[in-house]
Amino acid sequence: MIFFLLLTAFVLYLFNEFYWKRRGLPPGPIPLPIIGNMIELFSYPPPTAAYDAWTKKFGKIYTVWMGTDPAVIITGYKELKDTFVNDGHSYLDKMIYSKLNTSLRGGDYGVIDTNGNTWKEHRKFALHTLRDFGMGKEAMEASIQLEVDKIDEELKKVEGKEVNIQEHFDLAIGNIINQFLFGNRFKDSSKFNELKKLLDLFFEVQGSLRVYFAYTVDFLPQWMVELLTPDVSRVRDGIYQFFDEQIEEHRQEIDFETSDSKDYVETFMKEQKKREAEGDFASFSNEQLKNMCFDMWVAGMHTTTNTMGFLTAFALNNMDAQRKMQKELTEVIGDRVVTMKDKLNLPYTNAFINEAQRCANLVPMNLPHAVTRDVQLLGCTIPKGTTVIHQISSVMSDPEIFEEPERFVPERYLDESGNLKKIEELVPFSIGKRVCLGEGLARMELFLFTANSFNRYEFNCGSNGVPSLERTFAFIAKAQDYTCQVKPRYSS
Ligand code: HEM
Repeated sequence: MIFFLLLTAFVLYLFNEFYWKRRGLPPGPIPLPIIGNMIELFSYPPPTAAYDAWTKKFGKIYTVWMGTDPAVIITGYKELKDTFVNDGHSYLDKMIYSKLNTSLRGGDYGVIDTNGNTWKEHRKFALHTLRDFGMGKEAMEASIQLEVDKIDEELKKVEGKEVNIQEHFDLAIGNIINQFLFGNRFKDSSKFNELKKLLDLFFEVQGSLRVYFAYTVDFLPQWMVELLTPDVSRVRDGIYQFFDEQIEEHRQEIDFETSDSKDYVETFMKEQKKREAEGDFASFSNEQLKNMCFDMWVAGMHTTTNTMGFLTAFALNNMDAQRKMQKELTEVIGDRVVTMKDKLNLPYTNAFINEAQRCANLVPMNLPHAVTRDVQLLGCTIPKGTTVIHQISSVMSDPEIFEEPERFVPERYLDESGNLKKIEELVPFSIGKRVCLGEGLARMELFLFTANSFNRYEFNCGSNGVPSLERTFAFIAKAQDYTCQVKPRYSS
């Protein structure tokens, strides 16, 4: 009798796992109990390979299971436009992993992992502040040009030796974010390296099965989640302590009488004071400020510097393309500094950057969203709150759009007359209402670093030969470590 009951329970369990819970959703790979399809998603090579195979099998929209929850994956450009753009409001929300927010952030704070008013108000505030500090304007350009010059100074010191160029971009891009948030550059690189290491760890564990398992399996209690993710607490303690120190210094020095602010933290504190005077103590809280600093660092640092690391690796793997870019730079610019005013006159350089962003394909999994209401997809009703992931990485490697997508071909973005042409499907900054908040700043950084570095230097392979283009496995892709030789192109 007991055997019969156990057998019936087991059969019912399997029936639920393999059929019942999947009914009414777009088809997809069969999930395992509890962990769903996460083994395929989190084993090497990074998930793009799993997504490509599933797209071939199930079409451009299908369901995978992240632990105990379904996620509808959308991989085609037309499908992404129909959903995330034309019905943007329904696809606006992020999937909030409350357990992660609790252990990392102390609650639902920041802009990346929030919805509703917190997200709306702070996205708008951050965008305004970025604009006030010159995103797309001269002030921000000056801050980037300063870093271009600092890289140049450092490269001159090591002339003739091999360099790890990614480390130079790391510090430069870290300085730009720090300047925007706290109004200063790093006095010495050791503090920066400490922070960078913590962020590296964060992305490494964010891309691991263990951490995803901890946050997505519903029935795990918070204490067990914390036990499974000690590295997340380490990141939190190290990075948030740095923010606390910077914020405290600002609190000591701030002059509330002046209307001008020198950085984001000061702008935030002035708004906080204004709100508190009106009786609103919640929306511009100290926790929110700390978490906004975290979001800017976490979203703005590795994305940009890893793109530069890949871009240089592509230039070393494609010397012809590097030389074409340098020919254009010599003809249009010569030995002077490249500024944003030159951007329109450098089609090949822009095309090179576009192709580097496409091939770097930096976020192999993008950030999971959730539908804000019941929506119809492939004749299925996807209930409000279900995870939806817009696979921009599949779009950028779609052979129907980008012929031979594995090849690095900047010419894709040039018309017959050599003018830059827009390819709508190039979407490294995502698509829809949550499109990257720092796109303007990132584009400016990529252009100024690329154009100036490749105009000033010829990049050649180091003693280990051509850099591998294999990605490291992390939430944000990174090129494998490599060194190269840099040779000045103009005599100074
Ligand atoms: C090459 C550089 C960059 C790339 C490829 C990139 C890419 C992305 C992507 C794919 C998203 C996800 C959008 C979505 O959920 O649909 C995103 C969001 C975001 N990015 Fe970037 N990003 C870059 C640089 C930056 C910079 C420099 C900053 C700020 C300093 C930044 C701040 C953000 C923020 C705050 C979000 C969340 C926006 C929201 O949820 O409303 N990013 N980015």
